Amino acid sequence: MAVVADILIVGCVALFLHWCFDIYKKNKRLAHIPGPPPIPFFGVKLPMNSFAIHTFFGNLIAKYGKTVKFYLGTKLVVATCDADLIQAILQNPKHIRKSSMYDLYRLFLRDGLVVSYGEKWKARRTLTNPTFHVSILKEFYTVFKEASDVLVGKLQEEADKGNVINAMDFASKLSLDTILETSFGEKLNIQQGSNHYYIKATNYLAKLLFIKNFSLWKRFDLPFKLFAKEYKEQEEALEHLDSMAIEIIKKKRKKNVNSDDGSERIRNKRSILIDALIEHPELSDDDIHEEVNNFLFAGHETTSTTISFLLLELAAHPDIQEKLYQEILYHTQGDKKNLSVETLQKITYLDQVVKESLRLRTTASVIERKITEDVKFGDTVYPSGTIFSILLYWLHNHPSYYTDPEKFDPDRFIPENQAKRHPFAFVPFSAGPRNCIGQKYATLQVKTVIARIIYEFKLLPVEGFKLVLGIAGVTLSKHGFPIRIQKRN
Ligand code: HEM
Repeated sequence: MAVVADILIVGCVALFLHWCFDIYKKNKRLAHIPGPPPIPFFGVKLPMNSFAIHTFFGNLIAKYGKTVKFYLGTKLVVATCDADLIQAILQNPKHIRKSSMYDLYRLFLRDGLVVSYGEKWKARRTLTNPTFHVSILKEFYTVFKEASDVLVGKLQEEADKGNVINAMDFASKLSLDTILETSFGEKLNIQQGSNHYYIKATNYLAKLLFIKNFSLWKRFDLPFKLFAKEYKEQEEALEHLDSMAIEIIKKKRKKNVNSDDGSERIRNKRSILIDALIEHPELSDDDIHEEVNNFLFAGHETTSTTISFLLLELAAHPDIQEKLYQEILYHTQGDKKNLSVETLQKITYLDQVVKESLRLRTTASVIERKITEDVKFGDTVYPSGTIFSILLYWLHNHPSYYTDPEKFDPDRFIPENQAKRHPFAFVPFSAGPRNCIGQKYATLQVKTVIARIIYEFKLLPVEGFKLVLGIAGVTLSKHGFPIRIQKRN
């Protein structure tokens, strides 16, 4: 017994010394970067849920400044909201590798576009990029407009009943309907039904995976499978996601085989992404499956979150809402039939409002990169292997880039004000080679939906609502997105 105890004590001491030496080596070069002193084995006191994670990053920046170092175990993390450093990382084509945080997403994103790197990422990016080209957006606009009309009908029912609605319940279904129809040629009319299983599954997984990232043991497959109470739910959610992708591919293949002479594809621009994937000679069904998962995931929660936060802000700012309404009226000459891609482009205040919401309530709060070679920045050399947590939310809300950052003020985005700002002080879609492939698509969708809603309804705030933010892939609102709507006369 005594021998076992001795072995255990020696083991623990050895582990502790190894941990100390590892941290010492890493700390040596970055001694001047501030951060919380490392706690043995843990590195940092881990936030326990999506909302604590948001507070955790906020506190770090408030206490230590724009660039902070901390340790996850012995993993060195540099969290930054410094526009210069962010520019140096994002713009450099050498730093396209995502961190191990994204490994957790591999459960369903597998090795698809969002998480892959190197030659595979390049090939997939080259293949899918043209399917989001501006020339195709016009065709997509028809889908956004039809989906917005359905949404307006649904909101009308709620307005008639005088209900408080959670904007996300509506935005989420609309976004899923649009990505399914524009990229995969699938018209599922999700807006017409109750909460779809796919939406429930992605919401669940996004939260779970962020928690796993900050847990010392849940991130490892075996202990998670054996001991975590969430394992069963995770597997069920994954099955739901997979069944959607399998169905899309099956239907598409069937359509192609059934087409007139067997070779002619049923092709229209609304299924351009799935066509590009299916027609690629080197992609297997598994390859296509992973990309379907990637685009459904990346193109659904992001836009619905953006729309929901924007509706919340407009409800809270009646003066801004009224100004936007007047601009929409002016450019459409009071006839909603005149809403078109060209008209939306002319409504500059709409552009400012969308940008200001993306700044204040940044949809992707944190993105990460792992550098695979030393990075020299100023007098500092960040060692290869460092994980950069790029704090987009805190960048967009930092007083050195935005005075009175908590204020919702679309005038920050008039051209004169934009020109004065650091070029990397506003990067809600990231920037550089791994920027968002769907940026223009998402912007047009958000503008179409917002213009349609504001044309028809007045948005009102809900008394007593308190915004508490969290992070689970996208930015979360703990108490939802409650608003009231009134039909305009
Ligand atoms: C307002 C909505 C959106 C926001 C704020 C947004 C934001 C972002 C950000 C910040 C990234 C970089 C992620 C990282 O480096 O970890 C990204 C990547 C990506 N986004 Fe979006 N996104 C939006 C909508 C969309 C849509 C609608 C699609 C597809 C239809 C899409 C597809 C992608 C893909 C595939 C990537 C990975 C690109 C690559 O790594 O090469 N996104 N997005």
